[in-house]
Amino acid sequence: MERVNRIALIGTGFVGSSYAFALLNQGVGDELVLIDVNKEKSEGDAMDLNHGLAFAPSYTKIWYGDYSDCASADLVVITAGANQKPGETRLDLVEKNSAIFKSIVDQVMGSGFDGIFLVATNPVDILTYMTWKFSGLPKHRVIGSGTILDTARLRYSLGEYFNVDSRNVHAYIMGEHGDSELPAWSHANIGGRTVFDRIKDNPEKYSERDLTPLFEGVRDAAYHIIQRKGATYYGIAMGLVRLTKAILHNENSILTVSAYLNGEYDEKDIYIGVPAIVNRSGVREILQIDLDELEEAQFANSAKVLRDTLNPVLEKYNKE
Ligand SMILES: NC(=O)C1=CN([C@@H]2O[C@H](COP(=O)(O)OP(=O)(O)OC[C@H]3O[C@@H](n4cnc5c(N)ncnc54)[C@H](O)[C@@H]3O)[C@@H](O)[C@H]2O)C=CC1
Ligand SMILES: CC(=O)C(=O)O
Repeated sequence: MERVNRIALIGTGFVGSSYAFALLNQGVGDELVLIDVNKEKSEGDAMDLNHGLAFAPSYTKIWYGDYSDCASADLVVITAGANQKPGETRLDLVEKNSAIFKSIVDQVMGSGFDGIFLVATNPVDILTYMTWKFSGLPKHRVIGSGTILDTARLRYSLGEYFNVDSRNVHAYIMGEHGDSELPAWSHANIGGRTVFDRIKDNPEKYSERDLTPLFEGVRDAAYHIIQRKGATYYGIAMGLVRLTKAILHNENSILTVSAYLNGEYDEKDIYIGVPAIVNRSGVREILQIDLDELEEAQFANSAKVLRDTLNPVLEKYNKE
């Protein structure tokens, strides 16, 4: 008999319910259990999603449940917690959401869960680290969505600029999923030609000067969307489905996730956005690409920002 893949989703707000909808539409996962402190919301979502089953590419068993349902889950995806209000940074959410995570991760682990955690709640790099700490699971089985969304935004923006399908644009945003992130321009390419070559090919049309505002648009995208509609959710929901497929289907896909560094990029004991090979075991391998001098300095700065945010949180929970 084929193995049944169970996904437990904790937090069915904007991001969580969009993820559930995207899973159903793409036919990913055999079982999906929805858990939220607001039971009515997750119950309503389960009803609503089940009414779409007749139109889905494949059958998924969907119900609203509780933490005992995590016991046999392959993947627990956490999208619970506060989101940014206009003007707030992701790092501003750290205290509130760490407390929420302590309670959630303790309850998941209390069920006997022994699978993979995928974290999207912000600040995602810090909360992925805390999920690893609170759970005691091996580091490769705790993954953050990291810069998967920022990387998708960069690929979209470069695709628009060069008038090329964004799926043929290969470029990474690395570092914090937040204000200190960086574009790894030295590795950005379109069909094998670097972005700098593409610019040289057509200097009347393109200029290196355009790359800075293009990156700033990517970095600040969440602020612009939140200003307009209060939250962002479709992009990350699809990114989480991409990650879910990479994990459950053992795809060995290269995606920019928040992974635990243990000496890679000269950083230790931190979760941060890097390209990594993701499969059924979680993070199989962190890819160490050669960054240029500026990128190295930007990455080190981003790691410092994260460490400075993480230290007081760790101190607080180490005391408890
Ligand atoms: N990593 C990324 O790229 C992105 C991350 N996010 C983050 O995702 C998180 C969720 O955002 P939204 O869905 O917009 O927020 P939301 O407010 O719509 O949903 C949050 C949900 O969490 C639930 N919740 C709160 N405390 C809980 C607890 N103790 N146990 C179980 N459920 C609990 C709430 O009832 C609510 O349904 C935020 O931190 C946001 O910043 C959002 C977009 C992109
Ligand atoms: C909210 C958030 O983290 C984003 O859209 O990037």
